[in-house]
Amino acid sequence: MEIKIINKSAHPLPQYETAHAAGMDLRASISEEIVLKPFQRLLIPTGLFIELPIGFEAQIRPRSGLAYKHGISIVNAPGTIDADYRGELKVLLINLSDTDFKIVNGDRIAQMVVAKHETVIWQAVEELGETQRGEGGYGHTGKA
Ligand SMILES: O=c1ccn([C@H]2C[C@H](O)[C@@H](COP(=O)(O)OP(=O)(O)OP(=O)(O)O)O2)c(=O)[nH]1
Ligand SMILES: [Mg+2]
Repeated sequence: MEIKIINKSAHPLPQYETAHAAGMDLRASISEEIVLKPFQRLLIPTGLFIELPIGFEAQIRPRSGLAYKHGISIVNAPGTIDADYRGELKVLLINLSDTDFKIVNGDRIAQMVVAKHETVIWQAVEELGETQRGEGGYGHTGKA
């Protein structure tokens, strides 16, 4: 599927790293190196602007390698890119480690998954259909 994109970064377009990958890595597009201090959060620009088809969203997700090795995550994971958004894609990183984390221009800081979504029309009712689970949740199953 083709999706319109404007690339104002100095980097190649995001790409799938393997044949059947779901995510494309996003790179930081920054003029100076950034140091993310422990528990600091920062909105990192990517230099990318996209026009998703109606009925699609993009999700900005953490990279597991950065999370495992450096405690780098995304505050609002998964970030939601709406089909009608025309601004720059940005990544809200947070450093959950106890050491500084350095980001340089071009670093792969997150991954993006494009997905279909439904648009709901509510049908307001007084009662919902009965189920075996009912209102049970939060570890409800398996309890004596
Ligand atoms: O990680 C993110 C999350 C969002 N956005 C952009 C695209 C999205 O369409 C827009 C709004 O995001 P969201 O709905 O999550 O934020 P909000 O706090 O609800 O703001 P708004 O009132 O503008 O919807 O910001 C990003 O670039 N990166
Ligand atoms: Mg919103």
